[in-house]
Amino acid sequence: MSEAAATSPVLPGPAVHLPTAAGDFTAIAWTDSRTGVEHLTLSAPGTSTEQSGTLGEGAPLVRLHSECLTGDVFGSFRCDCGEQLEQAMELVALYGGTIVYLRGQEGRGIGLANKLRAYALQEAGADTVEANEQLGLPVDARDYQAAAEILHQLGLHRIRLLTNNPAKRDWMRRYGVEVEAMVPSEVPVRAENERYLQTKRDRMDHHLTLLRTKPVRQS
Ligand SMILES: Nc1nc2c(ncn2[C@@H]2O[C@H](COP(=O)(O)OP(=O)(O)OP(=O)(O)O)[C@@H](O)[C@H]2O)c(=O)[nH]1
Ligand SMILES: [Zn+2]
Repeated sequence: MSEAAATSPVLPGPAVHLPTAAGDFTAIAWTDSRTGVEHLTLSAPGTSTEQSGTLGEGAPLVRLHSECLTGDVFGSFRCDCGEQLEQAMELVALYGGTIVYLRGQEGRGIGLANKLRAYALQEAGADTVEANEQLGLPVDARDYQAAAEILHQLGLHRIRLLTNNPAKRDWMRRYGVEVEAMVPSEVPVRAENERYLQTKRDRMDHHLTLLRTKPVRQS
């Protein structure tokens, strides 16, 4: 057992095989003994044989995916989460890396019921930031300590982070995970999530180009 594992409050279960539509992964559930929250990692070695000049080059790809029941499970187009997760699974299956699925981060940490309360306020005209403020809740209540502890236990001390959100990079650095690069996690904008994505770009500093078609990746 590594030093990080011996002292970490986030405890791993057994590694199991998880075959999916995107490819084959190794899955581990991690229990945060401080909160009882159970996170999940999906890791893959990558199947790509490309040598250089592609996403196959550099530190392992990592996606820190915040739970979004409506987007991830039910395919809601109000946000980009479901399609981002799908894209991350495909990239990790191809180029190798790990997805950390962060439970307890639903609605940027305010929970499912509050996220739907925020949606109701958005239907009355608020944007995603104003809606949380009107509810008296933080705009972003997420913390990434458990995520960083999981990465350290997996030996992922230096990573390429699949995200558009520079705050995630900053959190990783704060918790001692070196971020070699931010790799865009952008999916095409839809009429249903255009305002949401614009607000993330304009008010939350997300790196988004609001592209309308799939990005062309070197392969
Ligand atoms: N409070 C709130 N949360 C939302 C809303 N739409 C999506 N979410 C949640 O936001 C979280 C994802 O955060 P985002 O801001 O979309 O993106 P991010 O994770 O910070 O950045 P990326 O790594 O680029 O995806 C998920 O937990 C969603 O459930 C909303 O309108 N209000
Ligand atoms: Zn979502």
